[in-house]
Amino acid sequence: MSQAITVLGGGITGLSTAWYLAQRLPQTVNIRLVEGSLRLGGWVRTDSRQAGGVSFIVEKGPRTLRTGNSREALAVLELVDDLDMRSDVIVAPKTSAAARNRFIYYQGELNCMPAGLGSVLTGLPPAVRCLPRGIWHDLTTKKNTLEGASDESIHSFVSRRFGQQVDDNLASAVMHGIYAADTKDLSTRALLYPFWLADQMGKSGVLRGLRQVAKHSRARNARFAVRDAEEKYSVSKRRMQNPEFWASIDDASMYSFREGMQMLTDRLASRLANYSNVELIIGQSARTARLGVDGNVELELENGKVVQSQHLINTLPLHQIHGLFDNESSNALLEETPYANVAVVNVAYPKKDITPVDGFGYLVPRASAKSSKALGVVFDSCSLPEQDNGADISRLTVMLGGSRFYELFGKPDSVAKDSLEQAALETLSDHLGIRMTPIDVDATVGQKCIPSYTVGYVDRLKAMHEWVQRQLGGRMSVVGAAYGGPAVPQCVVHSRDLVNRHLILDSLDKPQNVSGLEEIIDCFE
Ligand SMILES: C=Cc1c2[nH]c(c1C)Cc1[nH]c(c(CCC(=O)O)c1C)Cc1[nH]c(c(C)c1CCC(=O)O)Cc1[nH]c(c(C)c1C=C)C2
Repeated sequence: MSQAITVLGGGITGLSTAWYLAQRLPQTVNIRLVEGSLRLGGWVRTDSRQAGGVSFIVEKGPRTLRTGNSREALAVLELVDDLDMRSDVIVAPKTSAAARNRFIYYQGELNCMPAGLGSVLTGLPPAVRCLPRGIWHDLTTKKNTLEGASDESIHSFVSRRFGQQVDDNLASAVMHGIYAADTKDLSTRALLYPFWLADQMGKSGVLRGLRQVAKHSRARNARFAVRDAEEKYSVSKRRMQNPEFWASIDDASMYSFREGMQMLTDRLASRLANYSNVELIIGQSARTARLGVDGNVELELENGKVVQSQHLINTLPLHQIHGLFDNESSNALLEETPYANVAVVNVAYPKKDITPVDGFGYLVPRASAKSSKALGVVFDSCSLPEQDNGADISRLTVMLGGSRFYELFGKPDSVAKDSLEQAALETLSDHLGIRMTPIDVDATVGQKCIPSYTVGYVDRLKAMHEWVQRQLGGRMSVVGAAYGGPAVPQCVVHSRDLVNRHLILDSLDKPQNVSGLEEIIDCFE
C-alpha cells in the first residue's frame, strides 16, 4: 500500500492539520481529509445577507481573531501570511472603541470594564466595585484550599477566594463569552490553571501565590527555549518580508477578513485542493475505524468505501468520536464532556450608530440572568465597520442559550427560529433601547458547538491520552477544540505542533504512539 495519512473532520482544525501535512510531506504521500457534512469549515461560518437594498455579511461562529505575541496568535498570522491573505485582513485598531470598551450588563445598565489603573481612579462602575473588595478578601483570607480536591468549579473557587459577587458579576460573564457555559460547571484547574496552582502552592492566598507560579512557569518554559527561538526567528523573517502587514497587526487588537472569517477556511480548502496528493472527501461520515490485517488504519465511510492509511488524525468533536470504535472501552472524556448549545441571532438595522455606547459589545453575568435571556451581544459594525460594505446599517449579534437553553427555549434541535428572533429583539429593546424595525433578523442554532471543560476535566484528559494510545495500535492522534482550548488560534497551533513537532512523518510505517495530548497534559504538571 502506498503511504497515506487521513485527517478526520473538515473544520478549522482538520483543514489546518491537512495544510501543515501538505507543507511537510512529499507528494508521494497521500493526504485524505474526510468530512461528514457537505461543507468544509465547521463552526467557522460566514453568511451573505441581502436586505433593505444592501448586502452584508454575518458571522455564525467565531467573528474575530486576537493579535498579540502569543504562540497561538502568531501561528494564525503566519498561516494567513502563507495563504497570501494579507490584503484580505481588516483590523480593529488598539485605539478603537471596540478594542477599548467591553461592557457588562448589570442592574439594567451597561458597565464599562476597567481598562487599567486609570479607570480605578476615575471610579468603577457598579458591576466592578466588588473587585477591589475581592482582591482585599484574597489578600487577607487565610489559605482555605479544599483538602484533597483535585479540581473545583470556577464558581466555588472565585467565591471562596474573592467573594461570590466577583463570580456573579464578572467571572460568570467572561465565561459566557468564551464557553457559553456556567462557572458552576466549569473547571478551575483546566481554565484558570495559574490561579489554581497559586492557590495550591501559595501559603496565603491566590494573588501572593502567583509569584511562585511565575517562577515555576519560567523554569518550565526554559525547556521550550529552542522551539520558542525558532518560532521567533520565523516571525522576524516574515516581518522583514511584509513590514506593512505586520505593522498594521501590531497596531490592532483584533482582526478578521474583508468577507468574514470563512475566508480563512475557504482559502485553506481551495489551496489544499490544488495539491495533487490531497483528496478532500466531503459528505461522507466515518462509520467505523479499525486496524486492518496489514496493521494499517481502515476508516469505513457511510457509503461503504474504506479509506486506508498508516495514521489517522482525528479532529472530530468528542460526541462524534464516540461509537467510532467497535470494541470501545469506556472513556470519561468522550462520555462526560457536555457541549454548549448557542443560538446566534444576527440583526441588522437601517441606520448607523444606534447603540447607546460604542464598543465590542457586552456580556451578561449570572447576576443579571433574571432580566436577560441573552448571554451577550456583540456590536459587529463597531468592531469591523468595513464589513458593512459602506451601507448605512448597524449589525449586531445576540447570543442566547448556553446552560439555560432548554429552560428558556426547549430542545435545541426543534426550537422555533421565531422565538429566538423574538427573544433577540426584546433583548435589544430592553437593554439598549433599540425599538426600530430591523431590516434583517436571522437566527441559527449552534447545536453542541463549544466543548465545556467541566470539573475533573484534567484527570479525564489524562485518561483520554492513554485511551487514544491504545486505539488503532498507536496509529491515531487527536487534536481540536476539546483539548487545550476551543479558540481558533488554539486549534491551529495544536494542529501545527502535532504535524511539525510530534509526528515522525518520515517513518509512517511504524506506529507513531502520539496521542496529540502529550504537551497539553504536560501544561498541567
Ligand atoms: C458562537 C458563539 C461563541 C461564544 N464563544 C465562542 C463562540 C464561537 C468562542 C470564543 N469566544 C471568545 C473566545 C476566547 C478567545 C478569543 O479569541 O478571544 C472563544 C474561544 C471571545 C469572546 N467572544 C465574545 C466575547 C465577549 C469574548 C470575550 C473576549 C473578548 O472580550 O474579546 C462574544 C460572545 N461569544 C459567545 C457569547 C455568548 C458572546 C457574547 C457576547 C459565545
